Amino acid sequence: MAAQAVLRSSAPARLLSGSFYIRKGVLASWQHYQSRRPFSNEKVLVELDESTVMKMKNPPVNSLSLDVLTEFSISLEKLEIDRGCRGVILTSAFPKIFSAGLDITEMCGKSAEHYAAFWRAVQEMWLKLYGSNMVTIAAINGSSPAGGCLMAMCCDYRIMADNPKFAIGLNETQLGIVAPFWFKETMVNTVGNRVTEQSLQLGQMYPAPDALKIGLVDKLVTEEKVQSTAVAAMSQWLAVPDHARQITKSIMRKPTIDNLVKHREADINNFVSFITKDSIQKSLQVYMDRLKQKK
Ligand SMILES: CCCCCCCC/C=C\C/C=C/C(=O)SCCNC(=O)CCNC(=O)[C@H](O)C(C)(C)COP(=O)(O)OP(=O)(O)OC[C@H]1O[C@@H](n2cnc3c(N)ncnc32)[C@H](O)[C@@H]1OP(=O)(O)O
Repeated sequence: MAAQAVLRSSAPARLLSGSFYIRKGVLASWQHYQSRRPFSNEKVLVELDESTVMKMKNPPVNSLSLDVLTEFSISLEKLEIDRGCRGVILTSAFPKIFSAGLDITEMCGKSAEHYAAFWRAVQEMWLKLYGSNMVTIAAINGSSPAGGCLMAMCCDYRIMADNPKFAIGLNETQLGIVAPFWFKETMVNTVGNRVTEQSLQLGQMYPAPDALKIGLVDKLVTEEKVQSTAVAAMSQWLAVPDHARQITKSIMRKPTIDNLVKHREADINNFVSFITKDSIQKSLQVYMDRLKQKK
């Protein structure tokens, strides 16, 4: 129930409305006490050390299941209303994988109701992360296809491990599926229209050095330095006055966020009717079989 309540709230309220600050003020004291402690979630760890770090921990590859997405949105919401938290670093608890993207098993052989709930959770994660008032930095310590790339692109700054074996991109067409319009818009806002058009059609995954070249990530460092570099970048971003940075972020992102909010239900219906097609189910199954056979 709690999860559903959070999933129904909408992120733009955080980034765009003044009432957020009133709410922050009223709840500040107990929230400050509550949320300065690490959260002990199952699949999304929140560590409160030098910087606040959210670590995805869903073995083996941090696929984004309904559970993970729900836990992620709840954790981010908690940090969002915590006056003591102005920025968050998003990373993976596993070396070599940031996130394998949406959990394909959530999109295979399930009911229409399940698909609708799953897609709402994907949207909610995006609304909360893309619409966050906090400084968000992705410490990409491994590969990051599709939904993993989307999460990284939602952040304000991306640091990736400098290893050509790690790749990032929106590879949906390689699975026989289509990146929805708001994935596309997030990528356009990150790397521009031409690169997005080509990347999306080809379902292109970029090895880290190429991701840097096209601006999909902002900085490459050795694997060991990804997190410390993120902490250093966070101090730089936090040196800017919050109100000015937040309003600027809102000006940049509001049209994209509004577009999904306006078409949210239609987008869920589109997803359900797309994913329930026999041909799409077959494509996903073939892709999953191939993944399993590659060993
Ligand atoms: C008209 C318009 C309508 C619009 C409709 C919109 C529809 C849009 C729908 C959806 C958008 C989709 C977004 C996505 O994110 S789809 C997911 C895309 N992800 C991938 O393609 C990644 C696939 N995985 C990999 O490439 C690799 O696993 C890896 C590089 C992440 C890690 O490699 P490695 O360390 O070698 O691990 P394995 O490959 O051996 O994998 C281990 C284990 O994990 C399983 N697995 C991997 N990825 C996923 C996944 N995304 N979901 C579920 N399970 C996954 C893999 O099968 C192995 O399982 P095991 O054999 O049982 O151990």
